[in-house]
Amino acid sequence: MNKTILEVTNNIIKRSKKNRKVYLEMIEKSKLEGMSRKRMGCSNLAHTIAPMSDSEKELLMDMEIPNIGIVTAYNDMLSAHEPYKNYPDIIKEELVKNKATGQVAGGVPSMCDGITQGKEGMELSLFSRDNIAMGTAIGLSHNVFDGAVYLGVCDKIVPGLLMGALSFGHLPAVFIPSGPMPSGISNSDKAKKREEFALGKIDKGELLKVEAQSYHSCGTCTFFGTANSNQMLLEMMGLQLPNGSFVNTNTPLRKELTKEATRQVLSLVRKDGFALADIIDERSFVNAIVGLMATGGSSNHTIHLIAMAKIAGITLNWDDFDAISKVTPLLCQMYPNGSLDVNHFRDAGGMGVVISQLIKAGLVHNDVKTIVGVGLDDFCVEPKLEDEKLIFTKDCNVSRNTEVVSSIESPYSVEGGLKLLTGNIGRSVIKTSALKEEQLYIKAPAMVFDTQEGLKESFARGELNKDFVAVVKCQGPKANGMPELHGLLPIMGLIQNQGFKVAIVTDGRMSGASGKVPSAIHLTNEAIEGGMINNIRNDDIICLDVKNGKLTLEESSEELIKRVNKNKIIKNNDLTYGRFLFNAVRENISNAEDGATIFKDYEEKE
Ligand SMILES: O=C(O)C(=O)C[C@H](O)[C@H](O)COP(=O)(O)O
Repeated sequence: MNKTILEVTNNIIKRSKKNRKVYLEMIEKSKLEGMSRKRMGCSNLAHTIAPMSDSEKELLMDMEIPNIGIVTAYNDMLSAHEPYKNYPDIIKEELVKNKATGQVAGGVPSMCDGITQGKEGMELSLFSRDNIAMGTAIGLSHNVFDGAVYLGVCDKIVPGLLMGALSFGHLPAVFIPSGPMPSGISNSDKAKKREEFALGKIDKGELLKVEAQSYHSCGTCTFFGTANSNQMLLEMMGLQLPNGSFVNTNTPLRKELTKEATRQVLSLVRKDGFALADIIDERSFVNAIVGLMATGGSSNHTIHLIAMAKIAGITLNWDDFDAISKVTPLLCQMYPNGSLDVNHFRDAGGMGVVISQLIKAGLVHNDVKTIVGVGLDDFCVEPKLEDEKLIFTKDCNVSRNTEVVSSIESPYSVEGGLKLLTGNIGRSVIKTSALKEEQLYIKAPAMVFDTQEGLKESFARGELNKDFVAVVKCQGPKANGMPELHGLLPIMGLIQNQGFKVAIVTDGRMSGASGKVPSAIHLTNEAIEGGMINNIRNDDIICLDVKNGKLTLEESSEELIKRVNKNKIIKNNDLTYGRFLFNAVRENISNAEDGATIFKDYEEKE
């Protein structure tokens, strides 16, 4: 086992001791109380079964029959979630076939960041994660379930579902994906057309046609953004069926996997198998971070993993991510890190190859519990249909296409996909997996903007044809919910392609689809908390030195002290489109390195 990985794991265990104890005691208490249905009054039980068919009623009146809760993030405006429409029926039918029952415990909201990108709605996006966690707990709080399945794919949804599920960690839990859409126009061609649009070379009608060839049907978007990074993480944590995440939506294999996932949760319930809290521990989070680094996954997970771990009483920080990244080679090249997508990744062997390579290098804990047993070896397989029967073929260890997934011996980079930056502006994170060597160092004057629109307007005025560092401030969780600033990428990409050296520094986020322009993101403290980013002025020199993990404002300390609290703090006072309802969230949310969450630690940190 790699020494650094062990050391990071031990640090996390030590740091989390007090919180972890409180969490595990809470779970143990629920476990000891046993099946909640048995403790219910007749009226409570009658309410539970009232909407069921007669045959289901008969089954559920038998207290030994498991009842599985389904928490669904279905809606039909997210391409990744539309396929969930029929899942509850498929799951319930499979349960009844196996002498058990199922009920939709609750629906949770699911936002599409592709729809809200650059718009007001994006200011609710990050907040929706904690809301989903609470919604999940509310659904499960009816307390009539012996296990649960979770239906969600996209960015904030899986983290929120897992956070809610962890609060019911005494129950066995299985996550069920819906799978990606088939590949349409390539993601790189789409990016090129966007740049042509930004230059006025094509009109909106033409761009829309291209976009609609990229986002063309049901299923998860094909790039390796936050949604597909979620899928990867769930496999690394052993919560989803082995190597099944990227099987296309609405295919016979997908349907069989859904049925198998249903049988799996049932088997965990019946055999008194692992509950969620037995599976998830410090090692599973370390494995998840290793997976994130090895695949070059979404920067959003430097926030979400911290928030998810917090619910399990586990305290992570960006030093853990950075230390893991330094020893984890980059094994994947999916868009935005390469030109191919998750469909190509799956065809090359997908997660089976990644996990097997990581096991070989001693980079993951292989003694972890999962929904299918003990050890990640079980995940080095491939699901297939043979005579309409689901099988998992063994030995999915070597890539069938080294343009998209490689090996430990010849990685795309010796280090992982994300890095911590420190310096006199604060702590921030940068995604490095999509950057070229010459983009790893930039020293240039700052151009400061309080809004994304400010930068776009400056571009339209022709002011940005030069080397510069775009400082986009007042975009942190407390200011406006920390929107993804992905909409700046076509402009910044264009300037970069013209040969200028550019970078972004922000207290906001980027999308999982971002990465081609060096971006120091999640900067803490954020501007409205009085962070140093608020004191940067136009033409200050900023040095971004990725290799050495440094982000520095080249001004003397005396000058910086003089500036403290001199700049006015810009707060977004436009609270239309539902944003008013989230005032309390903005007031109580923690900083990015603490998970940007309203949930507090169980105990004070040691
Ligand atoms: O992965 C994330 O974090 C996302 O937010 C996904 C969004 O759908 C992208 O921002 C869309 O990006 P494009 O491919 O540029 O259209």
